[in-house]
Amino acid sequence: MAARVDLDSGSLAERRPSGPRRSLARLNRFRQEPAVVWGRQITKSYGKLQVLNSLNINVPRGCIYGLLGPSGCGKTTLLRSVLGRLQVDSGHVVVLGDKPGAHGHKVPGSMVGYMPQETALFVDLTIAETLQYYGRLHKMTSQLIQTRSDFLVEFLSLPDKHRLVSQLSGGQMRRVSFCVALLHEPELLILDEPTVGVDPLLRERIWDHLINITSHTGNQTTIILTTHYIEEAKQADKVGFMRYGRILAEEEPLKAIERFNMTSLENVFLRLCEEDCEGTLPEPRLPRNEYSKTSLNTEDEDNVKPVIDDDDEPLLDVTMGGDLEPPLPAHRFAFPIGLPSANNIFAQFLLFQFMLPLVEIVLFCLCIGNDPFGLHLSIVNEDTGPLGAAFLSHLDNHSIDNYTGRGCAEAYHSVKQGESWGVIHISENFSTDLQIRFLGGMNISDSVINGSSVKIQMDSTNEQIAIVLIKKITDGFEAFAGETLKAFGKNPKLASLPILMEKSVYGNQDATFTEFMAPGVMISVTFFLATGLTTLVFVMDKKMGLLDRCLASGMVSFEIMLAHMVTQMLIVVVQVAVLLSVALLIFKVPCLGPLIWVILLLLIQGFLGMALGVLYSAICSDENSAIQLALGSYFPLLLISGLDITYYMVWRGYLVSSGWCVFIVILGGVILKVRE
Ligand SMILES: Nc1ncnc2c1ncn2[C@@H]1O[C@H](COP(=O)(O)OP(=O)(O)OP(=O)(O)O)[C@@H](O)[C@H]1O
Repeated sequence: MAARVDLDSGSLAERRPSGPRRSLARLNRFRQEPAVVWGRQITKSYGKLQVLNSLNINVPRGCIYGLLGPSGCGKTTLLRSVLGRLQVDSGHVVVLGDKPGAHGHKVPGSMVGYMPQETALFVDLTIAETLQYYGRLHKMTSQLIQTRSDFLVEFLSLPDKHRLVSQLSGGQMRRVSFCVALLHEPELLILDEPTVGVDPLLRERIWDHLINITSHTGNQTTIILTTHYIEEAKQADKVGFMRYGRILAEEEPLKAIERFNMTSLENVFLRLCEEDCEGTLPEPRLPRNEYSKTSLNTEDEDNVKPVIDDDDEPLLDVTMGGDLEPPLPAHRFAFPIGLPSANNIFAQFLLFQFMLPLVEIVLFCLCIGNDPFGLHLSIVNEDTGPLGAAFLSHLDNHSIDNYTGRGCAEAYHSVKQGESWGVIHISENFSTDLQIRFLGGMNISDSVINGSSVKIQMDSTNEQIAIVLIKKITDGFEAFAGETLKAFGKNPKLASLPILMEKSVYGNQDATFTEFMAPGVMISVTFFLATGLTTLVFVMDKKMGLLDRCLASGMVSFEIMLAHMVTQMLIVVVQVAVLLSVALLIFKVPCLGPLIWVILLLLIQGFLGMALGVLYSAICSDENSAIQLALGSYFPLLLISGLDITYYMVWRGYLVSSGWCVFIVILGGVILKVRE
């Protein structure tokens, strides 16, 4: 009994005599227990890098299994294979009597609790919301979630559960992550470095708790954990020493220390590594209750059965495809945004998602959408008569600042210097020559034509501004010429060009720049915001381990994708409502046709952007590549958008957009599934 005490006297064991410490009976018990995790000849490579190399593992029920090994030896890869999150290249993995990740599987699902190495938390949720979200995912009742949350928050010395995760320290976040894994009291707990960043006292309590939950005889928990604090693994029931993708030895820690006559597990590990290098390390002993060796070589994994040793009791209750209970339904649906607190609604939703399109449309209408005004023109009026000044008084004061009296060379220089957009030169005989031009007979000389012409030299580097200015000047001249002709007793309409612009079939000849640009801007804002936000949300989920955790909880990638899409669709609907309200009601952008088509078009474009975001995030593993992809595809998309090679009727645009939307979502889903 109490084998630990003599090992590290004065250590944890002595200080907790009544605690659930190891006893010989407990240690022996594991030899009788069926395997919860059983793996044989597991190999796994990433490209040319072989990470798991004919690895064998055996984790009995109710055991705490410490997986020890240097960084990069493949511990996380092994845990992810056990979870069914990675497909092994060869070998067999059986978890809770089932092949992980197989159709109708138990694992991943609610029978496992997974704490990944990354924090893997939604930082904009509070601790309580986080636990509620995962509790709902595991179909726990609100009451149970509440009770378990209260216990775990107190037990792990977490701060007020209404604190945002983003406001927690790194160690506190890891403890919340630990809470999430423990919350639903799973049969199998897989903890990737649960005690990192935890102070020694709390670490001790965590170990006590782990030992406690593995000691219950009823719903007994089995735990696999990795730790960098190698000595704390003495408290495990069994440790697996891992190196270069292989388990060198699996043994009870105290026995290992005894066998090698060492003082610490670290020294045992060093000795094992030396023996491994020298090639003197015997193959790890496999338990007698081994799976059929012949079936290990078979391709048909469903035929793998435990072999029961002669007169022994059957030790493994693992039978694949046989008399297992039907697996728990893997389908559950929860929104990644959980139940946001008031803080979050303001921070994330209102401010970012909804305010952004609002700010963009307002800025566009105020700054870009208006006709340009306050543009400088250098005016050189040398006219000795009154008509030059009369013409200048007809120029739009909002658009043109007079820049008079400096001579043509200086005016030209001012345009060169970028101080004004052009020169208007009126020569000294302008009034006389214009009078002759308007009132004279048939023979008007070239010098009169020249003298009565206003000369303009523009800076045409900005075509849009040049067009606006020329239009203002010609409009001004027509108005001035009409009045002058009238004063001379002529028909003022003679001032107009002999071209009559009838009412436009579509659109409005006098449309402002805002009216022209607003539809395109609204579509772009809806489309690209949806693309950007969906891409980032999804990629960050992946990067932060949230996707992994949700998948380990039994959600399938399609459900996660659907949850994100539903959330994003709601956001798109609100964004469209905000955009249209601002543009139509505040800035009076006209909507000449039925409003429903405008709404529909914007919604489809938003959904299409969202679908593209799903596709990008399925392809990319980190936010940098996602942003590069989104930016890189901006212009190609802009150029091919609306391209319909068969027929160009407008309604087809709706169908083409909807078709793309469905296609891209399916493609994104398939890629996500393949890359899982
Ligand atoms: N997705 C991946 N693609 C390519 N290589 C990978 C991938 N994931 C892990 N690796 C590599 O596989 C090896 C084992 O990684 P793994 O994360 O399993 O190690 P580990 O033992 O858990 O390390 P640590 O203790 O530092 O967490 C490492 O060399 C790592 O670079």
